[in-house]
Amino acid sequence: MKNEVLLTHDLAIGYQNRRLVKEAEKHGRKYPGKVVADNLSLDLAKGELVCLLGPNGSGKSTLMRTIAGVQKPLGGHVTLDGRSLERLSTKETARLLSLVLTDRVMTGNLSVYALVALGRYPYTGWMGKLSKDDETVVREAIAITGTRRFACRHISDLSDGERQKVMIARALAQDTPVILLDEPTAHLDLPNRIEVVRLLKQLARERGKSIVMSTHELDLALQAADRIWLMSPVQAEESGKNIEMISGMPEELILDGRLEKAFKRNGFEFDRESGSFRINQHHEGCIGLVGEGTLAYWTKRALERIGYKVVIDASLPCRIEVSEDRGNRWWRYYNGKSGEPFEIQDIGSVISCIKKNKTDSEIVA
Ligand SMILES: Nc1ncnc2c1ncn2[C@@H]1O[C@H](COP(=O)(O)OP(=O)(O)OP(=O)(O)O)[C@@H](O)[C@H]1O
Repeated sequence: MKNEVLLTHDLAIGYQNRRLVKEAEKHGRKYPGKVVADNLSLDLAKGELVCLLGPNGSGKSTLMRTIAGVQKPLGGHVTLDGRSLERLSTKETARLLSLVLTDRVMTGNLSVYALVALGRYPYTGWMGKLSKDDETVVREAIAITGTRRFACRHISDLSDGERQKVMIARALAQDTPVILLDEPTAHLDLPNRIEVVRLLKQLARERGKSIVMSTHELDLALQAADRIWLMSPVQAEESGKNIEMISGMPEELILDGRLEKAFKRNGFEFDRESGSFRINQHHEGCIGLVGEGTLAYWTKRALERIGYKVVIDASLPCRIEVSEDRGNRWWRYYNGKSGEPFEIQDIGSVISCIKKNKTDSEIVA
């Protein structure tokens, strides 16, 4: 039995339209309006970091808002710490769950400190006066998120990355067991994306926070998440619904092909070895590769980039053998015509040689 802090029971999410009640009844539909996803039975354990993935428009934000109670579910319900969300007051919900949105925050002229301090609102009186303990929590949230050096500045004077960390600090000041973040890495450069994800992982591990973050950063999600919630489009004729929710460990979803299926499109393919999508442009034919390690990996990447399908096969007449010894690198290129290989010592020349061989063959033909 896991220590679940959040559960959804047969949750249906979407956008109700009262004017469509009659039409829904006529067509035997359960809900009037747009159903984004239904039958969602999800769980989130204490100290777990879940990444919510799915293509554009699959319903990630709708799910986040519904779980946070900002948007009403079409059906089913959410329980937080064993209590039904619909029975909780706004203040009670705010003590259990915080929501971090990516949208630019309308903070007027607030300083970073004042904004983070707003996170304490579920605990303060109607005047919003902070106690000594509240101030300690605010300072701690600022320290953990590395935002102390700009704590006195105004929010409007911060970069997107800095502002994002301040919003996480505010959620920490709110001191809730569950934190939901809708695309917290959007607009950030790679070091900041990594820093935010590392911080979230640390909060889950060291402070037992249960975190759900939606993201389009497949690579980061696969590295960081304990579990993935995947909103995967399905053919309507398969089941009559558009989105299927799949939950599993990142490696499970890669190995059984479900991650690949969720994002499947013509023109690119999923590489299960690296866990990333590749542009599919195998218009130059097939080439063999023999060798291992980093050199073989980046040789493969270079060959794919110029349009070859690369197969690990030493018997192909057209192939490349790579080897590396104490910093010296060699490529042996067999062009499939002359038996003798070309000995090459840098990857740029390998690519030029392959392209020249291709052009020469076309001229002869
Ligand atoms: N107010 C609304 N009324 C009706 N439909 C809406 C409304 N807002 C969003 N939708 C629709 O709900 C579906 C899910 O949208 P949502 O924004 O939750 O997707 P998402 O996965 O977060 O997308 P993205 O990755 O692009 O941010 C989409 O088809 C969208 O067009």
